[in-house]
Amino acid sequence: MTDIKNSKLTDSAAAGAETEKKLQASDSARQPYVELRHINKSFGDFQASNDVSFTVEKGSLVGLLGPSGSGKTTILRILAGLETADSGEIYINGKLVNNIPANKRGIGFVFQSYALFRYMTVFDNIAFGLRTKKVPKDEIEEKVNSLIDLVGLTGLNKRYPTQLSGGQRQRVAFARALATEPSLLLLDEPFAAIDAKVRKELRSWLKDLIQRVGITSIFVTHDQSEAIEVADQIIITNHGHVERSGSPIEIYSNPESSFVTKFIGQPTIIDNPGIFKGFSKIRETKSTAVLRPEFISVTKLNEPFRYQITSETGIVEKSFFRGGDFELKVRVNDQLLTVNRPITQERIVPGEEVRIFIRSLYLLDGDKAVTVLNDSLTNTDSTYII
Ligand SMILES: Nc1ncnc2c1ncn2[C@@H]1O[C@H](COP(=O)(O)OP(=O)(O)OP(=O)(O)O)[C@@H](O)[C@H]1O
Repeated sequence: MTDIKNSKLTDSAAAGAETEKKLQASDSARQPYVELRHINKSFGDFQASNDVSFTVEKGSLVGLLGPSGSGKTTILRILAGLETADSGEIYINGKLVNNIPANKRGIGFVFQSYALFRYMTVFDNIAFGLRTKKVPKDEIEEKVNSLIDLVGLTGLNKRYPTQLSGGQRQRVAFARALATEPSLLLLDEPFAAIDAKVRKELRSWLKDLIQRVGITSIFVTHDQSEAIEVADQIIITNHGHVERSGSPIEIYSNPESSFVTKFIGQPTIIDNPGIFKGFSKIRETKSTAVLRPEFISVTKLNEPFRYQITSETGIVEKSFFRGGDFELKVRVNDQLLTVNRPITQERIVPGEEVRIFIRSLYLLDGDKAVTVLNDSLTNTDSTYII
């Protein structure tokens, strides 16, 4: 009897221990790989990092995005150990690294200007870190050759940096950063020195490469389309602090703060939005709103349109050909709005009177931004008083 009882107890204890183990495993899977807690950094009187806190999941690709001077590079340099924080903690893989020197943090770094050794071949550039670590020669040979293949530079082993294109040089820089198998890759404006077309190709190539290698990576950019296209998570910086963090879709479709609303997308800031048809419930004449081209439709006066009553007429002042569509600047109620007209539709030309329908806008209310729909699209009878 006792035996059976004991064995049952043992079984249930074992099951409990197993569940506990699983919970712990899932906890550690959820544990952030990188964590910054309340980081502050000043240069003289200037506070470049102001109470910066964020976490990064293992294996994710994070974009630090913000205007020039907002403190992106400072955060990256503090993480890398190239700069010391005045206060706050930096954790990598659960370990406090504040006092660990840069070369012991297991971090790979890619700079915007490639920073390749000019008098070394592609092979030697990539092998550099491994030779410093005294890795055996045949191991270096094997590893560097496989990295050269990985970054798509097969056959270019003996070329010097001056014999490569900008995109190829940056691929060498990635391979060199990956050679020592860092656990974290930091990239400072990695595409900035590369021309537009190659930059786009290199972006998707890098995203794919990082996913394949599975390395946690953080890159700095001031180019929102780069962050939106490449990152799993975007961290927006403003005046040295973190303004917002989230997935590209979350941030784009729900910017939440006034700053992010005015920063993301292609914003047109308008005053007194209550004068626009469909928005008369916005009472406060001193209010400000943000419009994006995708919130506005433009039609020729002779084209049928459903929401005539809540549409405006405006005069087209400028038209810019953008490839797939035309970007039009249309004067409505004395304000200049930006709208897009697909190339597949009948042309609208400067000087033409057009119909404009604003489907929604972001109304700025102090630090916050709220979405307001055109009356035609809502049945609610709410009044927006700010
Ligand atoms: N070593 C330094 N000494 C003094 N001021 C510095 C130093 N490094 C950075 N700063 C200042 O800190 C602020 C933030 O700089 P940081 O390079 O982090 O911004 P950023 O967002 O990366 O800008 P950018 O996009 O222009 O590179 C800037 O005003 C800069 O002048």
